[in-house]
Amino acid sequence: MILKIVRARRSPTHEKNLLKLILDAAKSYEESGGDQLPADVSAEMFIVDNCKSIYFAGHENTGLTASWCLMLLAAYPEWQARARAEVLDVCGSELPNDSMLRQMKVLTMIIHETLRLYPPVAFVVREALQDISIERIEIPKGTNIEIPIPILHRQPELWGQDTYQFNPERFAKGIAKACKVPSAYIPFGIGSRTCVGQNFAMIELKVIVSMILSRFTFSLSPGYQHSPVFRLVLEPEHGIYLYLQRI
Ligand code: HEM
Repeated sequence: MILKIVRARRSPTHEKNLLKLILDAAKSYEESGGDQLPADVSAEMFIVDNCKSIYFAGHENTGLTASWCLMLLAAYPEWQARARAEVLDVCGSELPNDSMLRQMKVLTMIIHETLRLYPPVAFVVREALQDISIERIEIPKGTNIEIPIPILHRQPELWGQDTYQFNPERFAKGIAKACKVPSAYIPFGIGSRTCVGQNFAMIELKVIVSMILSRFTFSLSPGYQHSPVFRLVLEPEHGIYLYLQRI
């Protein structure tokens, strides 16, 4: 299916989008005689793999974060009311635009706190390229190191005694002031391979949640069972059921 779309787009075009960037990169690999890619990776494989990565990384994580965020706002009506007041104040009856999204401070705090408690990507994975020693732990070359994000995000020594509570207020002065070691807040990873879609994801989340807030009040259905489970991503085992009421 991906290749069908790709072939249709291969004709020269002035379109500027992500697929075009991937196609241009594949073309430049082909033109360089293929020596920029490993021998067993064809240009077509490069295109399909990149499309799959973007689709998976871009769809599931943002959808899950929006779901956890709505669950938390349903469970904490005072924060739901505060976020709605901000959205109505900033947007009125208009759809949110770029400048409005930047003014949504309370919603940003709520999304940061959602990503602290329920980061959809549960591990950042790195491979040791050489023998290394951290404190007194010897890590041989080739070892996979998995950094468990939810555990880092809940350490009382880093976040304080209220670490298990939903408290967006901790982000009122930004990420740097929320955590004793700000680099321990890593819902989008860390370093040179940090998430390429993080700014886009924050925009998507603010648009989705603000539009729902401006149209509906919502509460948790009595059928909701809280059971976060790790299945490649951190998801609600039994789904999230909400009662929505049009405003
Ligand atoms: C709430 C939403 C999202 C979360 C929590 C998230 C989280 C992450 C994390 C933790 C990583 C690994 C970073 C590392 O190893 O240091 C990652 C990588 C990546 N993400 Fe996201 N992501 C989200 C949304 C998106 C979106 C919307 C896109 C694209 C449209 C995207 C594209 C990618 C790609 C391509 C990588 C691999 C980057 C690389 O290896 O160089 N992500 N993401």
